[in-house]
Amino acid sequence: MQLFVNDLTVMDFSYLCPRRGMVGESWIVDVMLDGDLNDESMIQDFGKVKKDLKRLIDEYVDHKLLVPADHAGASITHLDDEQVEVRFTLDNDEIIQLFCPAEAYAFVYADTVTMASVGSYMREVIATHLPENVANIELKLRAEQILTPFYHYTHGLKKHDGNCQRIAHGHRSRIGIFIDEQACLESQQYWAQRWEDIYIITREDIIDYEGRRSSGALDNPLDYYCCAYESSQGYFELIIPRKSCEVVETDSTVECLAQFIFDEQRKRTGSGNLRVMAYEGVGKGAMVAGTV
Ligand SMILES: Nc1nc2c(c(=O)[nH]1)N=C([C@H](O)[C@H](O)COP(=O)(O)OP(=O)(O)OP(=O)(O)O)CN2
Repeated sequence: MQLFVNDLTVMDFSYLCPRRGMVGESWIVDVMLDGDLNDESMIQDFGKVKKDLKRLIDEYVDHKLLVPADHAGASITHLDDEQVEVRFTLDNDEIIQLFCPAEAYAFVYADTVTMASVGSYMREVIATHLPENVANIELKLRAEQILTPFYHYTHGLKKHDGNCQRIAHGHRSRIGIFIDEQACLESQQYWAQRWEDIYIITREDIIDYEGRRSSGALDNPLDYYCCAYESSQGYFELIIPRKSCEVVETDSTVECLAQFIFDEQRKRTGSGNLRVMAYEGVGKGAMVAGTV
């Protein structure tokens, strides 16, 4: 007998890709449990399935940076103080380097991060936590179906008291831009292209390359941003190619990003009523509207 729960949760995370760099993602999780009936004539109470599996997914994947640990370009160093340094060489020889608390990463032992490799990583983790009557679990990961333009961004919210403070977590998000209440496809495409696989940096988090705590050196440091902050989970540092970044003057909450897009977009829009709907992952976001 099998029990299924669709839309169990959305995992918002980022991963390292040799071709695309750092990619923000939002994957919806569906699960299927294989098992015998328990004393309550259930494979497992839906309430418990949802709560327990969401907790495990939050603990092992959500708001983390997924690193394809078997990739030849990945170098991972666990330091004594629980900090982990990751240096990732892209196909074009650019580097992405991080120095963060261990809990900010998930190491997927595969050459690339895909729905299949993440699915088996999660299956292995979750299998050890299943009740005795459940023999197997299958996880289906899928992206939201979006028929209009969208982007992938990665960021960190140093002031957040939860896991959003991690410097490299992200989202796959649709962008809605309406001029006089008509969807403006050209503008939506402009933002989808501008923020395709982007890292969003808050300017005050940029530090001098010389002040970094991570150890690896770069041949051409001027082509990179180094950003860092200390928050309640510890010290986070990221070095990333400048051309993969958008620098903003504010925090990168979705409210601030909606305002940023509105302010930039008003320079591109002739007169009229402008409305920006910026999403953060699936089904949530912030809206800013006004006359330009
Ligand atoms: N008002 C806002 N609240 C939050 C923002 C924000 O920009 N504005 N941002 C975040 C984080 O960036 C986070 O990544 C959002 O992810 P989400 O999955 O929604 O957060 P939770 O883990 O708390 O929720 P789930 O139930 O696990 O989906 C947080 N809040």
